[in-house]
Amino acid sequence: MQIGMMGLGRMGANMVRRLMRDGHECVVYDINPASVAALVGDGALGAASMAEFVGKLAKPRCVWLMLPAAITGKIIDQVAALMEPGDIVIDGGNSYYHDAVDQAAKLAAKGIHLVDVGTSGGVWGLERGYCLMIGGPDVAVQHLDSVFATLAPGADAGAPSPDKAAGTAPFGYLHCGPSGAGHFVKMVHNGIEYGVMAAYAEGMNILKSANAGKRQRTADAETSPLENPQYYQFDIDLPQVAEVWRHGSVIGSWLLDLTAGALKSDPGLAQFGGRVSDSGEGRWTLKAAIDTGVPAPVLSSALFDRFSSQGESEFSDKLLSAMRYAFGGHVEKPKAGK
Ligand SMILES: O=C(CO)[C@H](O)[C@H](O)COP(=O)(O)O
Repeated sequence: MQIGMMGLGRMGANMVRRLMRDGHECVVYDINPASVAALVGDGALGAASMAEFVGKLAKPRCVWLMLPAAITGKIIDQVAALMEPGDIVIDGGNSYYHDAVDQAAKLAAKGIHLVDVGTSGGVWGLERGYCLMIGGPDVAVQHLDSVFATLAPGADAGAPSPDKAAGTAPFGYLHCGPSGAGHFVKMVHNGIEYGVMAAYAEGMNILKSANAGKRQRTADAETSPLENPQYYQFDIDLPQVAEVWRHGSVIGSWLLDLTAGALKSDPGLAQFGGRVSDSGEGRWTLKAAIDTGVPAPVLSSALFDRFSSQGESEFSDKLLSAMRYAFGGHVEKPKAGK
């Protein structure tokens, strides 16, 4: 079928390529003309303005947006102003689900459907496919089924193909509920992502310190005494451990695959400074947990750890030292070398 894609960054452009590879017709638009030109070179129909883009779409028009959350609402308003009842806007970015609920109500008043699609797959999606978490009215979601089927990974290679009548989840896409439900599920997915990532990172860091007893013989002995140095004499090969865990262990996952790849190519992770950014979904997940009174200690710890990595605990850490000094005259020890 025909689909319009606006926002041709790493995700949007590769989604267009995957759609065209499966025979869909794609009309594309981006504020960067070079991004449009690249996909026109691959067979898409390009547009130089939003009006031209919408004008090139057959009715009912289907416009898929892959934009940063901060500008998505504004662009939905602009594109919807050019659309008609029965048309469909699809938001595939990491937008806040509250915005999807509110936008859907606004568009519904004009007869336009909003379908929110949490899209996971990152830069690997072109080849692996994208896991799609979908919210929106049945009629619009059903209309887009062939697009979702193409973008999603599909049935596992080699496994017997599941019966679609029993649901689309085994194919990698799921209609989760009305508008907002897709972004809600994707938000929690990303909250979980923080926790899983933190678990691997913390575990690997403990393994990295398994030789701390050896370091005791050096300068650190005075600054951070280790009670039983004989138990910490292991030089663990982290890339190899990550690799072996990928084969048959309980904690195998795609994130572990990526972790193993990163450690293999750069065991000291020299290209990273360790300031871990966050784009909002972890914060929103915790807001939902607080609103609904659901405990989420792992996810909150992982989020707050990111804030610390961004330097946000520096003042509170200094204040802790100030209090220790004030009540007991305790002075800070120099940082232990690793
Ligand atoms: O949707 C994604 C993966 O599924 C995002 O790319 C990822 O979650 C990045 O988020 P953050 O910047 O908060 O780490």
